[in-house]
Amino acid sequence: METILETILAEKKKEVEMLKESQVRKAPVARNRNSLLEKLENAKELMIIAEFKRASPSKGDININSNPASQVQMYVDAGADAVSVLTDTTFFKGSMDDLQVVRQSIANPILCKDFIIDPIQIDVAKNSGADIVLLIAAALDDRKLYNLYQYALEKGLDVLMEVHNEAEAERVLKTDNRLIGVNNRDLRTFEVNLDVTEYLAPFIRKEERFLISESGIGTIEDVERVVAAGANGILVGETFMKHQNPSKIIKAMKLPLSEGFRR
Ligand SMILES: O=P(O)(O)OC[C@@H](O)[C@@H](O)c1c[nH]c2ccccc12
Repeated sequence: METILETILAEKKKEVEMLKESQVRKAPVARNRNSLLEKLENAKELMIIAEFKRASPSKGDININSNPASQVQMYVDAGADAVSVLTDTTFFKGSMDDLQVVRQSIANPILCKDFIIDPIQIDVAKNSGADIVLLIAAALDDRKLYNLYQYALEKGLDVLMEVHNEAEAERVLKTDNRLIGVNNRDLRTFEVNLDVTEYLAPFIRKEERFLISESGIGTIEDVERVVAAGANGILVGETFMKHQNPSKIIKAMKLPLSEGFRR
């Protein structure tokens, strides 16, 4: 049976063909750097990347009519360091329009959260205001991962490389990219388990990369757990989209990092 990741990637191929026909303008090279990496280098506290996520294939509608401008303004006012915007439409009900609205609302680094398989999507992300793009190891072979990584760097973007298991971690650690996301959710089965961060953190931290623990983080206890494992940052969507008063919980999640885990 086809996994959800395979279904999504088949759809992305069609989208990319359409994008190529629509002649997207090439993204201009390097404008203002708005780098999460620079922030991470000096961070004494956990980095919080707060996600704008209307819906997902695993959870259905999460907060379908949320206003992107006010939602992300609230994230930033509460102390979020960066914002992630789910731009996939078919499965997550987001859009590049959402990303553009978010860009107009805040100055913080913005991650374009999508399933990137072709450079043209990086052009679109950059033109829409992204500072960081996601590259998912499970969706790309080594050559594609490397080529897309180089392309994003040439465009002046940071890259978050996402892994879910040891084999994927080994693959991304062969590149010199410093920003590694550990997805606690298996994109093939939707199973979420914070053990994944605990298991993969030593490999990533040993190589002196920054670790962002992604998905399934709901409580302060969860945050304490991934911080103890060695996370430099967290990426949280559903919890912040659903919460009555996300400001309070965002503030509470901004834990100090112990000396040994900073870099
Ligand atoms: O809503 P959550 O469980 O806090 O998860 C956020 C984020 O990690 C998740 O949206 C995500 C992580 N990697 C992805 C790749 C594609 C789509 C979505 C994702």
